[in-house]
Amino acid sequence: MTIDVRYPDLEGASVLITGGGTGIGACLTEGFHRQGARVAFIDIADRASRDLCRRLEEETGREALFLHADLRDIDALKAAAAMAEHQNGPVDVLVNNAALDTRHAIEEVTPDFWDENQAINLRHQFFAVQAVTPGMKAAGKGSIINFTSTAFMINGGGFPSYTAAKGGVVGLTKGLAGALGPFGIRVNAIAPGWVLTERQRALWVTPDALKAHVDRQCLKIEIEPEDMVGPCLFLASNASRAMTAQTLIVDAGSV
Ligand SMILES: NC(=O)C1=CN([C@@H]2O[C@H](COP(=O)(O)OP(=O)(O)OC[C@H]3O[C@@H](n4cnc5c(N)ncnc54)[C@H](O)[C@@H]3O)[C@@H](O)[C@H]2O)C=CC1
Ligand SMILES: O=C1OC[C@@H](O)[C@H](O)[C@H]1O
Repeated sequence: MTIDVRYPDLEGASVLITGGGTGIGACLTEGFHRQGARVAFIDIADRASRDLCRRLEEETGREALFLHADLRDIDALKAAAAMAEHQNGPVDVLVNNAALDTRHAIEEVTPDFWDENQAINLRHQFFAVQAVTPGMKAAGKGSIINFTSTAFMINGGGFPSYTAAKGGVVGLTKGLAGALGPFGIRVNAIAPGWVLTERQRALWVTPDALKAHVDRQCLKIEIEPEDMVGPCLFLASNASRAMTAQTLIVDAGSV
């Protein structure tokens, strides 16, 4: 699927994406790269991330910057953000995309599991914002996009720590929008429905589960990771300059 849209203000913009090496994140990396943005992305999936960089360079003649860092390690996250700014200039657009949606039964959850799960699904989003806001404040502008999920809106029962974190992302988004709006920085969220990445297809997509999900959607389509790119570019660009503190639901109409 090609994203046939152009936002001229994104050309040359410094964009930092977490979890940009696979899944939805890889489509976002490619989408911003093809707008002419200077993209850096943080991931732990080394091979896939390098393959993505190589393919983009072959196809466009320009490089995207892969930074290996485990987002549960806040010092590593901050070092990666500093490297992105050193290489590409102060971050104009931050996309907090990385997450881990492993299923867990209530009785299996330990305090350590809970903390780890929050660390990869919520905590790093705040600290990535903390890392890039000095540059955004100095520039008097910036756009931050946090990935939440409709899973908590439809009472998804298979991963309570994940849904708690994703509900938290909406609260975080609104609180940050209030704090950063006076500095010209916008903060919005995207809530995808069920997006059929390779990982989803390998782990959880069965004909019955897919049919049940598509049946509840207004649009009878299978949502692809590329479907997240247009909404994310829109929130990043000046096209949405009067929007902040909002959650854009991209779920083919199921909540
Ligand atoms: N795929 C779906 O159906 C849905 C996804 N979402 C949200 O969309 C976003 C992207 O989702 P997917 O592409 O499906 O996720 P994914 O699990 O396929 O990819 C996440 C990326 O983050 C990276 N990552 C994971 N842990 C990391 C860590 N500790 N440090 C650095 N990088 C790490 C992974 O290597 C991977 O590249 C997430 O925030 C997810 O919660 C929301 C609703 C539905
Ligand atoms: O947020 C989500 O919603 C749908 C789930 O199946 C998926 O694993 C998760 O990322």
